[in-house]
Amino acid sequence: MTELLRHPNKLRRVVEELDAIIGDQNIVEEFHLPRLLYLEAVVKETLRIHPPAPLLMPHTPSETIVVAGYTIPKNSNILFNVWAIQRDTQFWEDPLQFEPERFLNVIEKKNYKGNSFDFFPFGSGRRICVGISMAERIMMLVLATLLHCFEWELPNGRKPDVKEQLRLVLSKVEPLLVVPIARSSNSMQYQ
Ligand code: HEM
Repeated sequence: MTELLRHPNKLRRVVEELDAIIGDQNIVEEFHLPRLLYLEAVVKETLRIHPPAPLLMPHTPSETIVVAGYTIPKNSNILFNVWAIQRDTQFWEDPLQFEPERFLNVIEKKNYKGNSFDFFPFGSGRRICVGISMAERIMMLVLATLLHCFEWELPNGRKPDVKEQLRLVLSKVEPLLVVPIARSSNSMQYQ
């Protein structure tokens, strides 16, 4: 929401997509989600710049192993800095720029399965997040519903702020404060 409010042209594109696919007489339902490709790109771009688990979960090898010439002793604590990898200029052009369009042509390839090592917000391999399908649906459904039913304004000319605290879980320094304005002509949608 914060990134979209900072980028009104991207927000407009999401809302146009929602209006085209859902229309103003219906509520967002799960079966709509696979057709909301721009929204999917927005969610992916958000998870790229602001991965909720910036260091994934700690991993511990049960045996000493050698990976790419590096010896990793048994029982060491390994953290993957996915936050830094997903902002690395080696893999991403203008990595700090919120640009959902970068996912549009590679939406299948850049998935959540952890098979591309420049984008893996849910981890990778045997211990990959087991809640991916649920998380993906909930994020899409909540965001689509909020943006389809309401316009959002910042109170008193405030500016949306994306400053974040980098801990085990990434969180915003300032919570987002926004005012909803009903945009649907169908009052049934608000019951
Ligand atoms: C945006 C939402 C979520 C994100 C970004 C996320 C991210 C992650 C990450 C990065 C890991 C560690 C993977 C690794 O170390 O390679 C993980 C593990 C896990 N996640 Fe999630 N997760 C999310 C939502 C959920 C939900 C909704 C559930 C449950 C319904 C869930 C259940 C789990 C479980 C059980 C593990 C441990 C898996 C294991 O160790 O085998 N997660 N998640």
